[in-house]
Amino acid sequence: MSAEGEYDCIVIGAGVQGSFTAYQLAKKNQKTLLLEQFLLPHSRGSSHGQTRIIRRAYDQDFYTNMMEECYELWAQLEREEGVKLYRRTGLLVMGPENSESYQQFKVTLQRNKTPMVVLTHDNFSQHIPNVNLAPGDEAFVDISAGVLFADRALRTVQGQFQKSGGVIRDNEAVTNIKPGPVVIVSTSAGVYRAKSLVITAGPWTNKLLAHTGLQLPLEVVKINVCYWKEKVPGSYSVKRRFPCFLLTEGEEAKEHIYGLPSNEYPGLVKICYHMGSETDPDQRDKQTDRSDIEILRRYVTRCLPGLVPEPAVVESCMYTLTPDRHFVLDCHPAYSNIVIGAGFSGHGFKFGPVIGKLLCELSLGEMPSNDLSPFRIRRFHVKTKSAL
Ligand SMILES: Cc1cc2nc3c(=O)[nH]c(=O)nc-3n(C[C@H](O)[C@H](O)[C@H](O)COP(=O)(O)OP(=O)(O)OC[C@H]3O[C@@H](n4cnc5c(N)ncnc54)[C@H](O)[C@@H]3O)c2cc1C
Ligand SMILES: O=C(O)[C@@H]1CCCC=N1
Repeated sequence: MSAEGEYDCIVIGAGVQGSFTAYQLAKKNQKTLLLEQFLLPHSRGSSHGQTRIIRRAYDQDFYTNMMEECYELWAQLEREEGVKLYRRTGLLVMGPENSESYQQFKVTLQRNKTPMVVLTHDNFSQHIPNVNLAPGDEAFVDISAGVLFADRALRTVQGQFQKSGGVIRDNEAVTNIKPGPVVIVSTSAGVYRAKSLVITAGPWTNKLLAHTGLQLPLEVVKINVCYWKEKVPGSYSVKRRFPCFLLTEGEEAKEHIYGLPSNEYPGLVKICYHMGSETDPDQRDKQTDRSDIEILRRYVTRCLPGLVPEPAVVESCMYTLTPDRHFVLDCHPAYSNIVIGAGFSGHGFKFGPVIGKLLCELSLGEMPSNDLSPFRIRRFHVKTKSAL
């Protein structure tokens, strides 16, 4: 017998953004269904893995400002569940002193009076051993930054959603969406109806939006998630207070290089390049480009002399990029009861609690409690065609 049901809201995609949105909706007593194509937990989207960076250091005020509430909401979730989701490590930000991008990070933090310590070439190695600061580079530390325990966070928020009365149906792919005052969602197992729909499908967003006559300018890229072995075990570890780090750009790299202290895999430091090669999310294992690993190998050799310059473990993940790297948080241009959260461009995890709150507000037709102008669809000038 096929599954059927009527809901106030259906959320498609149980990654970090869909899970937080569903949780917020259920807390507001909305009868909510969260649909996920894979059996949970899974590692085929963008939200898996043990760790993510949380930071206030950004080159735009609106992200730094949003982080105030994010830190509070992460702490609230920790208290509600009695679980540890965040560990403070600080974030070391490095970049050429004459680079606009690096200076933007620094002045944004200064302007927002965010706790930070500026390091000089003279005191750098005393504070940060085992890292070579390139000649001409500057550095500062965003003190409140740290590591989020990503898989644990996802489990926690999905559990809270269920405790609040929400329903998760995993291993159930959405196959069709029929827009209207009551949205009809068909899946591999049944048909559901709801007053509103939230699409948080990560790299699959455009595949789902095709059913609604809309395509967004999203590019999906595969990221090689590399772990590098410490020559002396523990020398870059969270226990020795080694920080997360971000190089805005460098000799080898046009995009950021970022890393997290060794923690989840003892003796291994996670370091990634903030760009990858285009992929179809259903074919990501066929994308075998390793040019990002080459860039990282050269960087590790030059700047992290305590690591073996060959990745010991390579996992994979995907980014869904917008042209300006800002998120999409908006209602569908043709159907106001379809809400879209997409294009998190490789930096959305830390914002999960606030994004969930904002997408919930949009789906209830409430005034969003943050300024959404940087995240609106109209900035792309997309065309829609009727899906009816
Ligand atoms: C290597 C890497 C490192 C990162 N580091 C950081 C970091 O340090 N800090 C940070 O803040 N962010 C970071 N990010 C970014 C962050 O992880 C993502 O922005 C975030 O996970 C995106 O979540 P999402 O819910 O939009 O997408 P996803 O996690 O991909 O969730 C979408 C879900 O929708 C489901 N779905 C899709 N289609 C269907 C369908 N038809 N039917 C049912 N379900 C469907 C998918 O299976 C998936 O589970 C990183 C990302 C990567 C890849
Ligand atoms: O969002 C983050 O903090 C990480 C590190 C910088 C680049 C993207 N993701």
